[in-house]
Amino acid sequence: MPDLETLWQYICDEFKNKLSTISYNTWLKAVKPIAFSSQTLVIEVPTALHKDYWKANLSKQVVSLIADSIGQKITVIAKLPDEPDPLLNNSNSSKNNVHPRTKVSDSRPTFMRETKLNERYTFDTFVIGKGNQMAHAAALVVAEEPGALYNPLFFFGGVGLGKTHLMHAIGHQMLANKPQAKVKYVTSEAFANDFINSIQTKRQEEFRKEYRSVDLLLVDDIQFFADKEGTQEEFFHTFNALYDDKKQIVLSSDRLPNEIPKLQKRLVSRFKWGLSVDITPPDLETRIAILRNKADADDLNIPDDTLSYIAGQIDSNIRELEGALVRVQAYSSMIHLPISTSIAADALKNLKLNGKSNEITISVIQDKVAKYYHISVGDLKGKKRVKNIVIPRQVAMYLARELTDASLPKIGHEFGGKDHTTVIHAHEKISGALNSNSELQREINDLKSKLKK
Ligand SMILES: Nc1ncnc2c1ncn2[C@@H]1O[C@H](COP(=O)(O)OP(=O)(O)OP(=O)(O)O)[C@@H](O)[C@H]1O
Repeated sequence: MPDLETLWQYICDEFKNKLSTISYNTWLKAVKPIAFSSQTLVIEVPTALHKDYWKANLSKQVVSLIADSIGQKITVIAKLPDEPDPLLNNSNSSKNNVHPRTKVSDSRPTFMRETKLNERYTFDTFVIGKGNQMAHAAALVVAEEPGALYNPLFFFGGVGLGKTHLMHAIGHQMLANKPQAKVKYVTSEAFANDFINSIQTKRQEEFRKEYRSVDLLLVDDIQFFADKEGTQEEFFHTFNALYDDKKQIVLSSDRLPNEIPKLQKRLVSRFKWGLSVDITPPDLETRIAILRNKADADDLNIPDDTLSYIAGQIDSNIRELEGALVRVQAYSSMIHLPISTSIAADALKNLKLNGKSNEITISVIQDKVAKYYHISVGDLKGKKRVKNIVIPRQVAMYLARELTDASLPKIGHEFGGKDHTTVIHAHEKISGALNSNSELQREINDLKSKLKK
């Protein structure tokens, strides 16, 4: 009887030959083998969609693989991370985490047809994190098996979180698998314009032929169908024709179909036939990974702590996150200094000040920080080098840089005439420590919220 590790390695080796790299990375690498007893293999999968996919497809294949090789019929159970291990009380089970989750990294974008797919938006450049893992897996399923499992696939979620990127990635992947496939990507507005033009130019037949002969139709931002009665009517027929033909349809919106105002009920119900999957904002780790990828792609040399700093500033929109990196890069080349946390802080200062209270001044910060750490403002401005004063002083300088638009010399001046390099040092010290020191994170957050009240 093989042990868990040997068994899993064997399964992985077999699937490596059977699946494309990207599918292998998504369905096998993202899985942790948990336990193996005489009859049961338990694996942990990251999302409900992985669980479904294993149940519907991969479990059977593993069962027959094992039956062929060791002549034993086993059951495969896929569980989610928060579900209990069904074999937990079974003393025969062996536990091991063989494969850590890794991101998909090896799909090849294909050449561009007249489909207007953005070359940069591939599975290869898409960073997988908690908020988009299920959407990514669903995207891969429809790219590999269009029209079969999730039709339509409906992505919803906030602005700039990767819906368009995933739609293009599906198109690229489908063309990589099947270069003759007809892939069409449009925004809902482009669909509406094409439709209206076709009426004006009396070329409706052509319009219908164009839209109803595709293998994959990707329609972005369908919330803009609201209010467009005629377009909705036409789209309804396009949808039906493609669906009946088992062609894949992928839609995106900033909200669920039933929350889109003035969307016809029959469209809402059709959009719910397949799978709706949301994308939520990325956590800090994912944001750092996205920035790291982008910096590497652009050949930028940026220290890790600077990337974490930038990722810490923008937490809900990846387009803005990328914009922040561009801004930092532009600023550093403008002043001819290499990118550092301090340069990033300067470059992003105005950005961060947007929407923040103007009443936060250096003296208000000093007052709050002194009270918070039970020391005097005089100590903050003074020269004492004891730890219980040095750290609050650095925290206060850090907050002064973060929350006010005062220049470095001005901050130095307000802290008892210190040099601007002392302020830079304090800022770098605190932003570096914030990455690993959760106590300090809590204190800074507390202070920030007190200051913004
Ligand atoms: N997981 C990710 N990995 C790498 N880049 C990402 C990821 N998610 C989003 N991006 C990038 O962020 C930018 C915005 O993404 P995208 O345009 O796909 O967002 P969206 O959800 O379609 O937004 P909107 O609602 O405004 O249409 C793009 O440049 C995209 O490449």
